[in-house]
Amino acid sequence: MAGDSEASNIRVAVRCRPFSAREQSEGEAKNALACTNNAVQVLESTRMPKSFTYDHVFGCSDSQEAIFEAIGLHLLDNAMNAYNGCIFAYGQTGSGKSHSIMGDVQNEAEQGILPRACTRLFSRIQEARQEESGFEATVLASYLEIYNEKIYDLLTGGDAGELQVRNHPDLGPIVPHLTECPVESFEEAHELLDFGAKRRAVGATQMNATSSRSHAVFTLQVRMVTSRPGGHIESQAKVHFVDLAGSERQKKTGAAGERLKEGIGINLSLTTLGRVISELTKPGTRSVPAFRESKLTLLLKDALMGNSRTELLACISPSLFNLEETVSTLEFAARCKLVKTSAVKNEQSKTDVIQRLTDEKAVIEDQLRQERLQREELSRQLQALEEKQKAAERALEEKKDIEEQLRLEKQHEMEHQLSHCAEKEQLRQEKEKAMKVEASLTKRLAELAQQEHQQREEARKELELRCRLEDERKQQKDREAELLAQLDALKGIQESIALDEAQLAARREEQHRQREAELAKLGMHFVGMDLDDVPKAPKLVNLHPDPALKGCLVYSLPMGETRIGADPQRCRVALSGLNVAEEVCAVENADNVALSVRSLGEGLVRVNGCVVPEAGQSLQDGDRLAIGRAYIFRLQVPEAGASKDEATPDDFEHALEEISACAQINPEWENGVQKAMLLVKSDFGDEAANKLLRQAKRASEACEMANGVLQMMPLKLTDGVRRFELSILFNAQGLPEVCVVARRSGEGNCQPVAGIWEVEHFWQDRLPPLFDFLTTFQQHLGADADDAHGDMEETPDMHWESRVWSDISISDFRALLAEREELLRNLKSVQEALDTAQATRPPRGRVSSVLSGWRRQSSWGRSFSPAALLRASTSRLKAEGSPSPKLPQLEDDFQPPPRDHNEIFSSGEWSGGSQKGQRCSKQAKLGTNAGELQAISCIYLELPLQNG
Ligand SMILES: Nc1ncnc2c1ncn2[C@@H]1O[C@H](COP(=O)(O)OP(=O)(O)OP(=O)(O)O)[C@@H](O)[C@H]1O
Repeated sequence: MAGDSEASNIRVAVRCRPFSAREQSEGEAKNALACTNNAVQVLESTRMPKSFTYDHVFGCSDSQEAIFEAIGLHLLDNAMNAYNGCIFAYGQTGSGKSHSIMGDVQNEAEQGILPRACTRLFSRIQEARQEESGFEATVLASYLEIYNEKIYDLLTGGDAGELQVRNHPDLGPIVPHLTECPVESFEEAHELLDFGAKRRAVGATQMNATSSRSHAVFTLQVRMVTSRPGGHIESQAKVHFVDLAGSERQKKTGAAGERLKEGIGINLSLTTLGRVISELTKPGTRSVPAFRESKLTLLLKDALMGNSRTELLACISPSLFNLEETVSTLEFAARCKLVKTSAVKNEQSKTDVIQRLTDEKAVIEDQLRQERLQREELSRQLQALEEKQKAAERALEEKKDIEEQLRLEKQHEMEHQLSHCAEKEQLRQEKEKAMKVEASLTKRLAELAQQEHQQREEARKELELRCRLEDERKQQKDREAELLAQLDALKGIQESIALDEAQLAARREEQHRQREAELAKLGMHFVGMDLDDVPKAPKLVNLHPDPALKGCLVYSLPMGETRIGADPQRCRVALSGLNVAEEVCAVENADNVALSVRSLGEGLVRVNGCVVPEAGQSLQDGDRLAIGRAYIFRLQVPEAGASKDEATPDDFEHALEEISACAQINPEWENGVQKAMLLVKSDFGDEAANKLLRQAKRASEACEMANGVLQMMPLKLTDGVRRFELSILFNAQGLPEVCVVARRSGEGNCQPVAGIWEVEHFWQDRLPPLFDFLTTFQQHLGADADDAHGDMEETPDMHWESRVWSDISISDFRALLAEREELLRNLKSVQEALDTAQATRPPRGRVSSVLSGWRRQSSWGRSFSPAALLRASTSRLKAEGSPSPKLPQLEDDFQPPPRDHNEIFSSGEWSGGSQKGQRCSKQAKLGTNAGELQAISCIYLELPLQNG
């Protein structure tokens, strides 16, 4: 049985990375910290220096080996002693989390904690086997990713869909159906890490994401048997290696609250982790319900407050530039130090655990039987109610029939009386008969009326009962589903625990085959190649902004033609993502040195940033080949002789810059941008005009991407948005801002605006959710190809997603609101100044010349603020004590009658209402995210950009 629990604090280490080459070249290498072996001091000029102490502090010169020796080894010792462990790396993007956890697996000196732990684990097991007779150990590995609050298995092929976490009272959190791979050596573990990295890279590239937005958890399960006199001891331990998402987003989310409000759960896990840690540090905290609020905290529950010895590695940057994030990481780490977990030695025999699980299953099966009985009983009661209701309906119909009959009888009688040819006797008889019928009907009617009163009362009660029963049935269904899920999870663990050696070996082989098949499906294989030729063959190696995902995808190009595209039947290299057509291009390999690429007519293919010409072009070692809008590869030609330098960390940025430099603005907007540039050039000079051009290229690219997403979505899921367009707005100072505008469908100029974003805001905060949404949609499509569209609408947690398409979020509008308020305040003070001075001489000329000067200037948007001008004029007037009787038309300029923003946008006034080059002021009512309308004054003009 499990031993006694032993409370210990989370051990916290801090690692400060060296300055990056970019920081050094861009003058950001200003040190903000001083590290000793267990303290970090923040050298800050503006605030008091802060000092934090931890269990370990590593500086930028500490090696991967040193980190492993200090914290990784500890985990390993614990695991071999049957204690669960967890190490999680926390810190802002680029602070060195993946470097510390994973490092460079291929390069022994640069391997991180995880590969080192794997190597040591297998050598320890080997040693124990040799030293202790009867010692046996089995290791199982699993690898998952939490992205957008969804758990994905990284060791399985295809679209396996998301997984759930369940919490078992004894066994802790478990993830049913997560692939557990038996591993026997570091090489096998390496293969899994590599496969997982490929899956992450493919997923992240497809949805234009980076791993800094997801959490990766690699888990090693060690099952050991040790011989002791009088029997043997079975023990187990689980060790999690957690590479968390970049923590700076947590703060951003927390501050703006925008993403959370929208329900985009990218960092819900991190915010919840922060809350859970804070709760756990409060004295006397016993339960922390917040655990249940995110997948990450649910998964790491044991690591944070249960059966585990846990280490936190807080990664920080030395740069003054990142100081704010660094201090927040140091504070988080300091809080973690106060958290206690209670590790238990996991010594349970396999038979005991299996027996306990069997017992639990029996209990659940029994509960399920009860539930089913209850379900039947509830169905019976509901059916009885239905029948009762039908009877009441029948009675009501009968009553109606009788009333109708009575009415007809009366009508008939009157007709008879009126009839000229009626005979008296016959009439009397018929009347008598009719009276009898009438009497009986009236009696029945009275009965029914009496019943009706009772029935109404009963109907009310029945309705209540029905609601209650239906409620109960729903709860019962949920309970049943929960019990079934529990049963399923228990069966899964039991099966896994019960695996014997032969089964483990068979599983290992089968899983290996599946992974190979998955890689082959993606084109990462050597089929059709002589194995001796493999090292000589040119390769396409992926570039990625995330160092952890860069170089994971390697496609060999055998001699002859290699087609690249989305169709796995026709293309050797099968990619899926935006603007990747069925067949994008063909790479011709003549002799492993001379290579060329030609477009196959569909999709987008670029070499070193430029679109491949129709005739095709030759390729050189080191060239960057961009396929669609997501994939960028670097060509490696091993036989090329003097090979160019290996990829550098900034390769991806460089490739992006090339693409931007060669990018063309969509011809549709080109003329408009040219006009805007001329205007900007004359008003603000060349630099501003060039900046505008760069932004316009970015916006054009963003629009193409967003429109690519739109094309793949049914209109009913895009909140009516049909198109994203490039647009240039001028702010109150006449400065241009390149924006992306989302438009709903409409005729000609009347295409209502659904959203406006500054181009960078669109790139950073809007495109990623659009891709997330597309991924979710495609997953639904995969799950239910027949009715995916209908399905999406029905899924409740999809509702928020319609918001990603449209909101008016350009931040300058808020600034404008503030500016307008200031302006109005100034106007008021001008007015007051004028009123005060009214008693004396009215200096009409001066005031109106100031104001009309301002009007003239502001209408041309010169680079001064109207507010500043008004302030100046106010103080001058005050100083002079010069009054003016009124401010003619000035306020009118700013306050035309408020109108609905859609009307303004769709009337064409917004986009085309003013003459070329003129900047006008308008007041619009703009919908905010929450749907409320705010009146704000925009001195914005959107230039008509569309040609013609
Ligand atoms: N201690 C270190 N020594 C040398 N290089 C480092 C160190 N820490 C980080 N780096 C380098 O800095 C870059 C960013 O590091 P890394 O990818 O590990 O950051 P991260 O925190 O995992 O970022 P993300 O949250 O985006 O995944 C990498 O190129 C990495 O090699």
